[in-house]
Amino acid sequence: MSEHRETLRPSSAFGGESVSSKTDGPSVTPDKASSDEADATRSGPGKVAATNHEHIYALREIIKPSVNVRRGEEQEVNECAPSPIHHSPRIITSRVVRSSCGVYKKLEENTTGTVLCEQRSDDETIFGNRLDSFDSSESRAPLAIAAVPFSSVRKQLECPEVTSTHGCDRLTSQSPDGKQKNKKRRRALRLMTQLSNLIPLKHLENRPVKSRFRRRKPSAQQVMVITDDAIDWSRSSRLLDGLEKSSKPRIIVRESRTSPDSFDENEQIVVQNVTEDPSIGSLIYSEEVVMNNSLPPVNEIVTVSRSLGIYICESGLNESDCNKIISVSEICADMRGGWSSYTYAKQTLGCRHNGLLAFAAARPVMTACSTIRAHLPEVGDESSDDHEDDTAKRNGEEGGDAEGENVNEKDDSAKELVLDIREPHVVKYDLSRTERQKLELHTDKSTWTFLIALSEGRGTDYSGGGTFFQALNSTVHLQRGQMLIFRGKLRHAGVRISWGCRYLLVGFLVPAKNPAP
Ligand SMILES: O=C(O)CCC(=O)C(=O)O
Ligand SMILES: [Fe+2]
Repeated sequence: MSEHRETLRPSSAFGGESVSSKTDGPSVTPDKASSDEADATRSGPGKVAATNHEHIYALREIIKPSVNVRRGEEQEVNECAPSPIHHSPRIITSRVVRSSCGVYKKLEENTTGTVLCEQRSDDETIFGNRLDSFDSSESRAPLAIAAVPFSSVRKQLECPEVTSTHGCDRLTSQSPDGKQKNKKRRRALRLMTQLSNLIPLKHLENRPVKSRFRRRKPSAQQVMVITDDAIDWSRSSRLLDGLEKSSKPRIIVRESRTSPDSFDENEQIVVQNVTEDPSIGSLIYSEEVVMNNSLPPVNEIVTVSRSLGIYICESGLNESDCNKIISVSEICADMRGGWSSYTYAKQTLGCRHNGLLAFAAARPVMTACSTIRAHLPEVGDESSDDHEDDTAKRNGEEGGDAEGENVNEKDDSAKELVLDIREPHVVKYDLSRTERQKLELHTDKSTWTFLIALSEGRGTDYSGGGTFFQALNSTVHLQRGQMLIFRGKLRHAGVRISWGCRYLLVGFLVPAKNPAP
């Protein structure tokens, strides 16, 4: 992930850590406000004064505040019903933020969806009992590489003629020219035939796992194409071109004892002989696929700060999904001989260079892209109204930082936002080295950044952590599966973890280089 250094570079003020020699597009600000707010007893110029520092916890379940609850507001908190993600992927809110001084304040009234914000100054003191019971080996589900519904493949196979059936008409609808349509159709059918030679049709049928494996020749390698509904393959002619031109179909081959389309978390999966087409990740996350992405956006978005452009929503991932992505990341890291690091040791794994991870992360990433493309330009346009929260106002006036100004400016190309060519990637914080426990204050070279929490935090799988925003003077803590979306210009940091491992799925959205006509 060396390319990421251009996007995320430390400043020389980040004492002791080496700095990338690249000069284009420095995106990390020089004034270091500490990302160590967990151990922030210090204060002074450029540093975070712990006492003024707020924590915003986006919690799905209501945790009854234990101290300093004002009358009336306690009522409001307790009235909210818990809603674990497994049942209903909603964020619950009392629309109350408790600052570190124990003072509650209302979130913006215009919030859509719900979020409960609570301050916890020391995670372990509240959730410490969970620390003992945590076992990282248990928490990690065995590998399941994405869902393999084969739906788009199946649609094509079942629909040899171009009809209005979903999935078939789309293939050709983009081309006004009849010949072109036929050419594309033939190409698609050839591709599908090619694929069907590789994917025994029995995989497409809904048969119990056992009978399927009984049919398998002993020691025969199971060949499968791992795909996901997140990608509307049929709408991307470039994808089909790429597939057809390839001397071998772009497939991921793996040996597995599991069903391709159902995942039993208790089943141990041996991953061997994984061969990847290195360009698969780039195809999956190409501009074209992102722009034609058919996955619906998330419509309930919680506003943390309208003025700055900080939002939280669900990504649609549940605990098991998150664990799968973590597992795939670790497997990819093992295969590559470790996590790649930024110069300053941010541990990352690029989805584009790891085909398995590319597939595993496709759905949440495409959801994030749809959500940002569908909603945030609009939300951003509204943000010049007077709904600014006090903290934002205060910081905007005092700081005058580049990211504080112009954060609301209208971005005409917003509808054409796509993933940066190096994106998405997974970030891992662990305790192995001091510099791997945090990410210094920086800006991202993106219009919008999304971070999807793959870990739970609050002492469950890690303690500390969170995303600190300088202009908000707050650290935002997500629960597993939640997504934080913010403007890349905002100066932010990954706060030091004090225990465990913290994983994030991250993507930078930038204006498309080849906007759709
Ligand atoms: O750890 C975090 O919350 C921030 C991560 C981040 O800023 C990044 O990966 O660019
Ligand atoms: Fe960042």
